[in-house]
Amino acid sequence: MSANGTSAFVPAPASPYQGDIARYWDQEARPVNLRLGDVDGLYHHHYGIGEVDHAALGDPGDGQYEKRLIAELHRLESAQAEVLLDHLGSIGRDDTLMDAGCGRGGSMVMAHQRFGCTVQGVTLSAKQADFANQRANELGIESHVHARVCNMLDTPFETGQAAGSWNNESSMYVDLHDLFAEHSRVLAVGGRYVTITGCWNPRYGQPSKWVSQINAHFECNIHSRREYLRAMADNRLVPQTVIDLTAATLPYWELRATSSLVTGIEEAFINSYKDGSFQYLLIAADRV
Ligand SMILES: C[S@@+](CC[C@H](N)C(=O)[O-])C[C@H]1O[C@@H](n2cnc3c(N)ncnc32)[C@H](O)[C@@H]1O
Ligand SMILES: CC(C)=CCC/C(C)=C/COP(=O)(O)OP(=O)(O)O
Ligand SMILES: [Mg+2]
Repeated sequence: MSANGTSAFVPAPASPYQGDIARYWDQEARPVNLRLGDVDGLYHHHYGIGEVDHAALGDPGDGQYEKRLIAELHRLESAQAEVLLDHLGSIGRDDTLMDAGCGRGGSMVMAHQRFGCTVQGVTLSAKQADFANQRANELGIESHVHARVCNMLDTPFETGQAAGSWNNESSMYVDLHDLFAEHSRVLAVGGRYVTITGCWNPRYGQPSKWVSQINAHFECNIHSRREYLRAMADNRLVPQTVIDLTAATLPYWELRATSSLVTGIEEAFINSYKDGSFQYLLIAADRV
C-alpha cells in the first residue's frame, strides 16, 4: 500500500475470468450507483429492500421529484445493508469483520459505525479499493476500515481472525465450495457468516432466461439456492436463518424502473422475481 493509501500493489488475478471482473469493476461508473452514493457518501453495489416511502417522494411534478427518488432508492439500499448487519450477531469494538467483495465500501463504513470494530474488505478492483480507502480517510476511520485488492478465495487474514464475515451480492462470482472454505478458515469457531444474494430457484428447474440475462449483464454466475446450503454444510457453516427477501426487494425495483437512472436490467429482475425463477435470499450461518 503506497503512502497515499492507494492500492499500489495489485496481485495478478487467479484466472482470466477474475481479470475480466477486475476490469469490469475498474471501469464501472454507472450513475445509478454514483448518484445514490452521493446522497450521504455511502456507496453501494447492491439492491434495496423495504416498502417505498411514497410520502417522502412527494409530487412528481415539482421539479425536485428525481432528487427525492434517488434519495429513496438509496435509503432502500442502505436498509438492505442494515438487515445484513442485523444478522452478524453481537460484534464488539475489538472484533474484526471481513467484507468479501466489498465494492466501494458502503457496507464496511456502516458496519464500523454500528459496531466500532475493524472491517477488512477485499475486492478484485483496485479502483474500488482506492475509492473505499479514500472514503475511510475522509471519514477519519481509516484505522478501522480498509479495503485491499485480493481474491476472496485466498485472503491474507489469519485463521480464526474474524468474528463475522459476509458476501453482499458478491457470491455469484466464485465457486461456493471454495468461497465457504475460505470463510470457514478466516472465521473463529462460533463466528457468523451472512450473505444476501440472488439465486435461481430449483422449483423452477434451471436458470430462466431472465437469470441468464442478469448473468450476461454482470458477467456473473448465479447459483441455485440448493448450492448455497450444500456448500455451507460441506464447510462447517450451519445455516441459522434463511429469509426470502424476494417480496421485500420488488418495491425497490418497481420504483427504480420509473427513474431516469435505469440501466436496462430492471425488467429481468422484476420478471424473474415475479415468475418465481429467481429469489433474493439472506442466509446467516454459524461457523461450527
Ligand atoms: C456487486 S459488487 C458488491 C459490492 C458490495 N458487497 C456492496 O454490497 O456494495 C460485487 C463485488 O464483488 C467483488 N468480487 C467479485 N469476485 C471477487 C473475488 N474473486 N475476490 C474478491 N472480490 C470479488 C467485485 O470486485 C465487487 O466489488
Ligand atoms: C442479486 C444479483 C444477482 C446481483 C449481481 C451482483 C450485482 C452486480 C449487484 C449490483 O451491483 P450494482 O449496484 O453495481 O448494479 P446496478 O448498476 O444495477 O445498480
Ligand atoms: Mg446499484
